[in-house]
Amino acid sequence: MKDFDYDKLVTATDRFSPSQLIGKGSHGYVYKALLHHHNHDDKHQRVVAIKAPSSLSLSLSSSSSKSEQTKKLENEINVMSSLPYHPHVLSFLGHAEKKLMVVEYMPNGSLHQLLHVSADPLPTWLKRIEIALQIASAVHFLHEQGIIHRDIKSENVLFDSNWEAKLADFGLAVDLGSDKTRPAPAGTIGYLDPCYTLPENLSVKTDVYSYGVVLLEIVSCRKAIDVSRSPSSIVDWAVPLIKEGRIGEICGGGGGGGGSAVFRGMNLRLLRMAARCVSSDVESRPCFGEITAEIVACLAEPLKSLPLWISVLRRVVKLKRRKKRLRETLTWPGQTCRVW
Ligand SMILES: Nc1ncnc2c1ncn2[C@@H]1O[C@H](COP(=O)(O)OP(=O)(O)OP(=O)(O)O)[C@@H](O)[C@H]1O
Repeated sequence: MKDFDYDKLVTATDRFSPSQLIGKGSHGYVYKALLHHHNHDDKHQRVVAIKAPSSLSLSLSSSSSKSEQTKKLENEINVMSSLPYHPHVLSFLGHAEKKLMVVEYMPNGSLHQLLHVSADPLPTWLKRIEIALQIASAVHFLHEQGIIHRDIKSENVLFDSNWEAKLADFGLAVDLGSDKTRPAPAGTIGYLDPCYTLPENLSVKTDVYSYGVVLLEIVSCRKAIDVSRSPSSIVDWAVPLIKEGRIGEICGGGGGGGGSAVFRGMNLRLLRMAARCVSSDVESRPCFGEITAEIVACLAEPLKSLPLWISVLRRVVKLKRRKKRLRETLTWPGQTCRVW
């Protein structure tokens, strides 16, 4: 981790120029910037993302009083700087005076954009399940470090240049080890665990609920809350369908091959697990160790039907050969014979 010079970062964002702005959240603005650094005789350049509290971006002063947004960013810096590297957690590069945060730049947008906004075709079904596994492994890692994210949602899953998913936005994260008092419940409507109504109710299972909503979103391509539909909540819509075994209605609409019979066994397992994640019985929700293991098992599920497909294919080839031989036996010069 690096301590950056405040003024250099402001200059790198072109003094928080709108032309450098790549995203606005509820508490921060994110800018794209090119950082130059010198290592002996070598000059390096790196494209990074710089997050600033929106109040700071507007005032351009490093000495403004601590707003709620600044506190949130400070919390994000404290949590991210304490984390070891993980391939599916956004990499923290440093900060300036705990008022500006430098992280790796993610050029391919968010999971929310990919599922609900982008005009590009959806990724294949298996790639979508791989994304679900990458997010689960990131949250599993956070929980092992004693961190609860509290804001898992598709907007907070970003893609790097290789389309690898990374979990971002640690503004609401709680470090169970160092934060002795539990903060007031917070999160995003649609993803927020309905059982998390009191500070002391916070647990790893709070993240499990939000993850369950993201999993349903990945599988169905439906938004967590969609007021144009009834029921508007993805949980209220999907859970009864899963209980009735009507999984084709959930997976079929999203494209990418999810409705295919080859994936039926896998989808059934995945959706049953998603239903457990969003269960109102907090104790029965799986933990992330179980979730990652189950997704790995689900990914192997289509291979189970491979021997069946191979034997069907062999039969078809045999039948075709037999038909050809029969045709040759029954055909003589100037005459054709139809076998079937
Ligand atoms: N490292 C990054 N690379 C590219 N874009 C990013 C990066 N970090 C954030 N963004 C973009 O900026 C937007 C706002 O970022 P972020 O979600 O971290 O802000 P926030 O204020 O914490 O949001 P929230 O309202 O969820 O609390 C994101 O939706 C994303 O599109």
